[in-house]
Amino acid sequence: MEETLAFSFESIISQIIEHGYGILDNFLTEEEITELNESFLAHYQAQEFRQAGISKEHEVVKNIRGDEILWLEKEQANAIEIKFLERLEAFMSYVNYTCFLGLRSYEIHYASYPVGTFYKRHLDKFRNDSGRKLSFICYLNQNWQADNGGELVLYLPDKEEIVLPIGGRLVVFESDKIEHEVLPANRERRSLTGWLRNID
Ligand SMILES: O=C(O)CCC(=O)C(=O)O
Ligand SMILES: [Fe+2]
Repeated sequence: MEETLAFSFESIISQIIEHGYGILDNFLTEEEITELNESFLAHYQAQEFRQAGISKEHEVVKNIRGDEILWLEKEQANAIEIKFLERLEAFMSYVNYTCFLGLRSYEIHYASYPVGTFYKRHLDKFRNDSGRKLSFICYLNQNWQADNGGELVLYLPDKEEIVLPIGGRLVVFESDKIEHEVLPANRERRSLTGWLRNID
């Protein structure tokens, strides 16, 4: 692994250990963000996205969650998607090497929040599935401005952490501990979102 990448992994992992969440900017380069946006658009135009649901049964409730998603499978992925997944796998190995979470698999989807949509305060845990250990979100938004809205709010014990969905930024937090929310944006908001799991 590239040395600078290993170094940034160490920094975000120590944030996660200390605070339950961590933020790493430039997880993707500008060029990678551009390529992933091209892939995103191709999938979107091929009408592969679906309205997201809120339970394992995928119940659609737009006053809770308004994003559209597309699950990403490595078997069907293109070159830039594979590059992204492999970087994520490297991160997962690094977490396993430094923490003892026993991560074994991941699930990941593209997400698009159309203008005005949001995701109300929630915990990323299904009642009948405790496999999700770490949630991660990598944003694909180029030139995101503070007045575009769409902040991720992390509800921590002592404060609320407000995170702008800036392209290339990776946010990771403990899935069963940190409640969070996506505020409405006045611009379409894109990401790759997923979970590192300790069961397959
Ligand atoms: O996009 C984000 O910032 C958070 C998304 C989220 O909370 C989720 O998909 O469960
Ligand atoms: Fe979430």
